[in-house]
Amino acid sequence: MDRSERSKTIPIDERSATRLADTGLRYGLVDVADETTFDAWLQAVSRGFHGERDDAAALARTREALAERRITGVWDDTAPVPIDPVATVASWIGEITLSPGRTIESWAVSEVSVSPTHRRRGIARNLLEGELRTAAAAGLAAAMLTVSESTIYGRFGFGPATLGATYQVETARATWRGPVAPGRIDHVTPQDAAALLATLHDRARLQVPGDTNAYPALWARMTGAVGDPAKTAPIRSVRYASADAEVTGVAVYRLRANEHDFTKHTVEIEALVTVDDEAYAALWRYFLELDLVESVSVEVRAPGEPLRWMIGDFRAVTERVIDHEWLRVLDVPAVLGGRDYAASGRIVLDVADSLGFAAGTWLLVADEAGTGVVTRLDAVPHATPVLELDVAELGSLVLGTVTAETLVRAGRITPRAAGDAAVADRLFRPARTPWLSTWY
Ligand SMILES: CC(=O)SCCNC(=O)CCNC(=O)[C@H](O)C(C)(C)COP(=O)(O)OP(=O)(O)OC[C@H]1O[C@@H](n2cnc3c(N)ncnc32)[C@H](O)[C@@H]1OP(=O)(O)O
Repeated sequence: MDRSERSKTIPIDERSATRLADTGLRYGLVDVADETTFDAWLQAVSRGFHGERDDAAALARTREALAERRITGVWDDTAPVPIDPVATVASWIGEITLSPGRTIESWAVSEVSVSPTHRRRGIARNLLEGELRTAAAAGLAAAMLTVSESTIYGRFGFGPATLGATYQVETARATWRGPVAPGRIDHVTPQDAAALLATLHDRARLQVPGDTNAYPALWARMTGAVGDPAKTAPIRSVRYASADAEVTGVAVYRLRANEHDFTKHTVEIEALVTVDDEAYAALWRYFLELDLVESVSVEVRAPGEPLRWMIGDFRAVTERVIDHEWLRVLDVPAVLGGRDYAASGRIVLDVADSLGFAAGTWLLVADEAGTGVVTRLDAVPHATPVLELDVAELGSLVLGTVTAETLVRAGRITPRAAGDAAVADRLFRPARTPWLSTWY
């Protein structure tokens, strides 16, 4: 059974179904083959996120894009249009990289919406707790999501695990000082760009803690290979090939004209996927040297990328950082045992989890090779560094996005002795800056 079938065959969480039924609501799965019900669900998602009402072509595309997911809804059978769900969730078994070359399966959650007519009466809580129980029962070690607001998911044990940077570059000030790549850049069709994004992203994501597998429809949409031609027309795609003709990078961008000044177009990079530093430098240089362009921007990049160090004027780049991917640890030994460590050592993590999944006292022992093994202890031992923390903070520490020292100083975690956070930080230092390269 493939991952999609595995996730779609999991029944609805009984505890949440009972609680919602007690308030007159029906919690169930959507059969994606039933187009009428699925379309009503898709329109409910669109309405929930203040989007447009989709036409038949857009619905058909989204049905195809989401058909691999487990689609869940809540219905109020007393509403005037009972087929429209009052709440939605989509979830699936995804894969997240914990260390370069090491991934685990994780429960991805998306499209969480509750109708404005039914908000703040506990529907989302039932849905989220139901998703976590579902994931744990299916043997998944973690759950993950990208969020509309950073205030919602901490209460369910999620912590921000990767940060996302937006870069804006004033091209006139950004004289190229980086490496000069020996290969070539060429325009490609939207279809070829979509195919390249799929294959190169599937390589690149394995190098970066926090990145996940993407769904193929994402790339087709991003490149304009599918979609409304009026909206996708200004999208262009280029690829980079090394001197020995290996394609190692692809970029998709959108041009916006300045109606008052033709020399001041702006470029928004929709995707920039590279499997090595040479392709990264080549494609950035391409963007910064475009004629008739005043600024280039890109969202959802890793904080502190080399870009700023590759141009003449440090201040040509503005970087804004927000939380991006949120991680919820369900199985502590599987998650912490699934990454590599930067040093050998031992630390005890005394984890509180109001939903129970990750609660316990856990001893992490990392050996010289960077392999970590976690065992449950009955009590906090003497003479071992200890951090007391909530599962949400564990979600933030796991990939190394934030240091334990920072969280101690923020009053978010408690070391037993001075120096215990430093022990954790020596172990958890990531091989690469954690980064999730897409939204899902
Ligand atoms: C992974 C994703 O899909 S992210 C997208 C999330 N969805 C959206 O932003 C769409 C617009 N918003 C919504 O649809 C809804 O307001 C939701 C889904 C955010 C919340 O749904 P509700 O059913 O109203 O939430 P519910 O009543 O279950 O509240 C659960 C808890 O979250 C809190 N909460 C709910 N919404 C928010 C919010 N926007 N910000 C902060 N806290 C919130 C509630 O106060 C409550 O707290 P408590 O139980 O700790 O006291």
